[in-house]
Amino acid sequence: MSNIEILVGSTLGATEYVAEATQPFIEEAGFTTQIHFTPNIGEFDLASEQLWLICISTHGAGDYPDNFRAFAEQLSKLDVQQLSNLRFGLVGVGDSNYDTFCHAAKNLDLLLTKKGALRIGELFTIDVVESPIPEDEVIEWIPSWVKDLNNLVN
Ligand SMILES: Cc1cc2nc3c(=O)[nH]c(=O)nc-3n(C[C@H](O)[C@H](O)[C@H](O)COP(=O)(O)O)c2cc1C
Repeated sequence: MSNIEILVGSTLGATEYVAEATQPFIEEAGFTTQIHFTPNIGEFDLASEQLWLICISTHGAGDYPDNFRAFAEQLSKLDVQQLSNLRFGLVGVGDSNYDTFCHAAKNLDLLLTKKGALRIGELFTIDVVESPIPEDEVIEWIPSWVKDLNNLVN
């Protein structure tokens, strides 16, 4: 049985609800999940297959949320191809009033890809202007991501 590591990037808490809302859908499909509210590189065995779902908001002017900054720094210091065992899904939460809409998710996508990881499905962005309850949006999207995941794993 494969385990899905759910990583959260959140300053004010909204994205924690988004991440938690995905859990039942992933587990219903036969995966186990582990949620990381303050991810740290030491928690992951990068030499083995890794399946991550990252849910991350954007703060400052296109910056990573507080709890994710140190982790992003750790990721940026990895060698090229050090994430070649990683497949990841990515959900960005942001506010379209900012020119830097969901830039943390977009920058993370580039960073992980640069280190050899491959994304499962498209980057899914949630605009809190249009969707004041962002977990409602992720509940609509997650079944299609789980389908892509199943196609990859089985
Ligand atoms: C000070 C501040 C700066 C923000 N900057 C951005 C931004 O640059 N881009 C963006 O898309 N959203 C931005 N947002 C919107 C947040 O991403 C949005 O409120 C999100 O729901 C916060 O998620 P969280 O509660 O998980 O931290 C900002 C919000 C605040 C309070």
